[in-house]
Amino acid sequence: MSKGVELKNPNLKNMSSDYLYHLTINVANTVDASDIQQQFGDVKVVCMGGTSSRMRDLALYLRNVLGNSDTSEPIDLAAGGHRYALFKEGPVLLASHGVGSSTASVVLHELLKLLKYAKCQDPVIIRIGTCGGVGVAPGTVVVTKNAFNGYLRNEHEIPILGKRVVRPAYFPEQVIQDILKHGNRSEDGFDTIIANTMSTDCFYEGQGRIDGAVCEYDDAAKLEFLKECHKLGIRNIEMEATMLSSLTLQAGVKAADICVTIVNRLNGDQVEITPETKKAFEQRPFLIVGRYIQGLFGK
Ligand SMILES: O=P(O)(O)O[C@@H]1C[C@H](O)[C@@H](CO)O1
Ligand SMILES: O=c1cc[nH]c(=O)[nH]1
Repeated sequence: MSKGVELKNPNLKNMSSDYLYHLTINVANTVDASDIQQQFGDVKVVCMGGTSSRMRDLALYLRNVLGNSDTSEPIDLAAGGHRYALFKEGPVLLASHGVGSSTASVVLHELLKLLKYAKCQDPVIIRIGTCGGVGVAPGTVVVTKNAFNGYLRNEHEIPILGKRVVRPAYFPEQVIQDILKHGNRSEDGFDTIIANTMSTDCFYEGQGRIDGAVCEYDDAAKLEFLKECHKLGIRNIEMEATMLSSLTLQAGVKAADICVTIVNRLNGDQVEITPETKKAFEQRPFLIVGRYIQGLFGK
């Protein structure tokens, strides 16, 4: 049975209106948000990714998948906020989130509230990103199972009211399997795997790179750390998985994180693939998620 989004925030019911500031969406009447329901009530899937251009490309890609013949430029519904991009393609909402958990969590809070006010039924949120690989060939697509933080703990740690709050960080098995079954076709030419992900707050030192502006360890220490990651079943490193998994678990909304590796960190730190190859790699999660979405809507 499908269900709406019930958020764990008792304060929301005392708010007669709610301005989703970064999305520039005003929910003028939270009790009767029929305008919001009319515009967003059909949303079943929310795709998120770092950049607005990737989300625009994905919107156009999904247009085909959904059998929509529209050729107009996707409209950025959050353009007025100058922070994030928000597109809607039929029952799919697409939002950019910037780099890292702090920027991604801001837009995720607002998206979750939007799903609630719009009375969306049983939505799923999917991050479609890039990442560093740990012992896998560049171009491999990784669907995250457990998300580890930079302390190599399978949890999301966040300071709230001056206290350290620790929350679980994993993605629901059923969603992982539903996505994975659309990967590894003989024609794909790349592997799609399920693995654990390390999610850090820093691209450089936090991910054990030795090429940042500051570095107080050597290559041997870096490799030891990456091998420890590998032993924990970590095959990719990005910057949002712990936050995304923990916040969606708290909100009771299904989610997944599917990222393509653009460097094998056991071989180096620099991302050296050409922009063309990067663009081609970014299409790989599109393909898998496109098939998943096609499966959902039976087209
Ligand atoms: O979805 P993207 O490719 O933006 O995500 C990864 C993780 C960080 O946000 C960023 C670092 O370059 O790329
Ligand atoms: O190495 C990488 C590549 C992409 N994104 C990351 O966070 N790390």
